Amino acid sequence: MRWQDDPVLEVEHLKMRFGGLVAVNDLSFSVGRGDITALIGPNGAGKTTVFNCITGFYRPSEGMLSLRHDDGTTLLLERLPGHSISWKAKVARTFQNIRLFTGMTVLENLLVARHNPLMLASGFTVFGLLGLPGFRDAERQAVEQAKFWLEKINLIDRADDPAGDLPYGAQRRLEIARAMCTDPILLCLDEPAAGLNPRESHELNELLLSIRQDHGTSILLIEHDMSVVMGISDHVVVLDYGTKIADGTPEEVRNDQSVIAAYLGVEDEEVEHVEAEVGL
Ligand SMILES: Nc1ncnc2c1ncn2[C@@H]1O[C@H](COP(=O)(O)OP(=O)(O)OP(=O)(O)O)[C@@H](O)[C@H]1O
Repeated sequence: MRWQDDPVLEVEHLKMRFGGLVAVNDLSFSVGRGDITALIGPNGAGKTTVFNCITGFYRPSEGMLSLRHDDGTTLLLERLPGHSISWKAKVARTFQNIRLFTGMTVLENLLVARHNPLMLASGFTVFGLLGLPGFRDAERQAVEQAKFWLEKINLIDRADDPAGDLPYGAQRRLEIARAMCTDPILLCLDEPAAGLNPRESHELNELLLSIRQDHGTSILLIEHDMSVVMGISDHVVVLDYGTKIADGTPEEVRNDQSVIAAYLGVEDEEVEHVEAEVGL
């Protein structure tokens, strides 16, 4: 199990309080390097709160979030300022609701992701922006990388169109491509399949599998679509009321009675339907 032998992220005793509400309580789990890990659970279980802690939007009330780079460097995410999480720790994310720059072109949306390396190459001066060869190289690389991702998500023909004109499923893919343009070691996706039709959902699975296989990027995703979760995950972590109720392979989790009862959280008469949905 890679999540035990070679974790890229270890979440230890994470707690997040909002006033009197404990949204996440003493949560520990690991994300294996190169794995696709799904974080699932009923509405309000605390999944997005966990993401917000990992990606620096919230500072946890308690707990440790250790990110291990390939070279052995370990960064404690809970101690990093939010803006360093993408740039220094190399953790990228997408959101439940699409957050593209809809008035900018599809290509520009990807170039924005290279803002930090471009500014570094400019030496943070206007003269750098205008003339430094290092900046021109960085700019060329940014465009090449953007084109690579546009080919990969089948949007190269729409490169100059406003991102807001794309169909919904294409916008979702563009968001993932934008996150990949930051060269993350950990990609966090908050409900990437939400609102997708079955064909788009299948395309998403293919894209995520190829990101893992071709780029070795570790993926942590929150997802309600069980065809995505069970179809592509190596590891599934289940939350209920802010605590972990199951953690294992998709097969282990889908046969876990506490998951069926608590996660699915359905009336008895609905169990059969939901079991069919998760392939039981
Ligand atoms: N900023 C906040 N302030 C107060 N309470 C919050 C805040 N963020 C989340 N919560 C509460 O924390 C609990 C967990 O919410 P969270 O959004 O993490 O759940 P979730 O599992 O992602 O749910 P969903 O599947 O519906 O997106 C909920 O009770 C929610 O109302």
